[in-house]
Amino acid sequence: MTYSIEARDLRLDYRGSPALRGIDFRLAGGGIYGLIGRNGSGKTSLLSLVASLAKPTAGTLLVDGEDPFENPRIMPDVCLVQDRIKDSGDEIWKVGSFLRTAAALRPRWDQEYADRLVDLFELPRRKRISSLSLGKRSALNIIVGLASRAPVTIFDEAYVGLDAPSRYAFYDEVLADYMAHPRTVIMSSHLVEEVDSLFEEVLILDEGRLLVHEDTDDLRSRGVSLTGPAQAVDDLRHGLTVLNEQVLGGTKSITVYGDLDEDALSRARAAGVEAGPVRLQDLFVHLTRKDRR
Ligand SMILES: Nc1ncnc2c1ncn2[C@@H]1O[C@H](COP(=O)(O)OP(=O)(O)OP(=O)(O)O)[C@@H](O)[C@H]1O
Repeated sequence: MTYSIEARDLRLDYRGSPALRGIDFRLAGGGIYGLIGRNGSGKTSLLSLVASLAKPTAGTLLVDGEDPFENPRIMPDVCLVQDRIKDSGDEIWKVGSFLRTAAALRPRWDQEYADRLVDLFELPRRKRISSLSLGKRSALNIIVGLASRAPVTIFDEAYVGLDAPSRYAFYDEVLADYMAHPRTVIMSSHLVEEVDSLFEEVLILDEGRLLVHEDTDDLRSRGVSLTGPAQAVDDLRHGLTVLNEQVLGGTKSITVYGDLDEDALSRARAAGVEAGPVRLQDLFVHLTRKDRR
């Protein structure tokens, strides 16, 4: 089951200080979406609204066509997983009881899958959460997100604390389980290098504004690095946004963002300029650089 998510001029202030400054987007649902942004850009604020942990200051937010805030139909079907169990009082629970409680709150919970994930992430069922390492606590939360099978499942930086083998196991699980049980999955992070291949669409937040919302492949194709003789590279830059520029002797390398057509690319090659792809992480870094704001 999949739910759409729609925001119209969505705003959130904390005591008069804006965290979201008028956000508009529509996620059709049934996809894995990447929400990227620098620290403090508003990712958690936006996701908290979707999960009904807060009410917008202004604007509209709709999940499956309805306002999610204190909405008894929508709330059990939105599962927000944060990086670890913070000082919420949950630390006194044993792993097994914590999962049983999560199961009771989630109408689409799959216990067999939860058990398999507990084994995969090697979590001790009888231990108290307070005695788990931070990475194991993250894994426990991730298990709740996956096994909930919630039509809207959100991982808010949830995997950043996992070690590399566990992170890769998590990415494999997200993809496999999403294929078997399509739903709306949102993964937020400022570290996208390992996960960007999972995203069908990417949203980039910057200082409370939505800078980009695009199909991931389209976004990638808009970023090109051009390296070659300085003059030849400069001849190509007209009409394109130059995100980054480096000069080494007579060689120049620029990262451009925009629609570079095939004609321009052939001219570039003829002039000895090499055109290469730009990683999503680099595009994100350049697009959100302080001096570009
Ligand atoms: N409870 C709060 N009270 C006051 N201001 C807050 C609160 N939570 C967030 N903010 C502010 O709102 C803005 C957005 O914060 P938010 O946590 O949504 O960003 P983020 O993109 O999730 O950041 P990070 O990657 O560091 O987790 C920041 O300026 C932050 O200081």
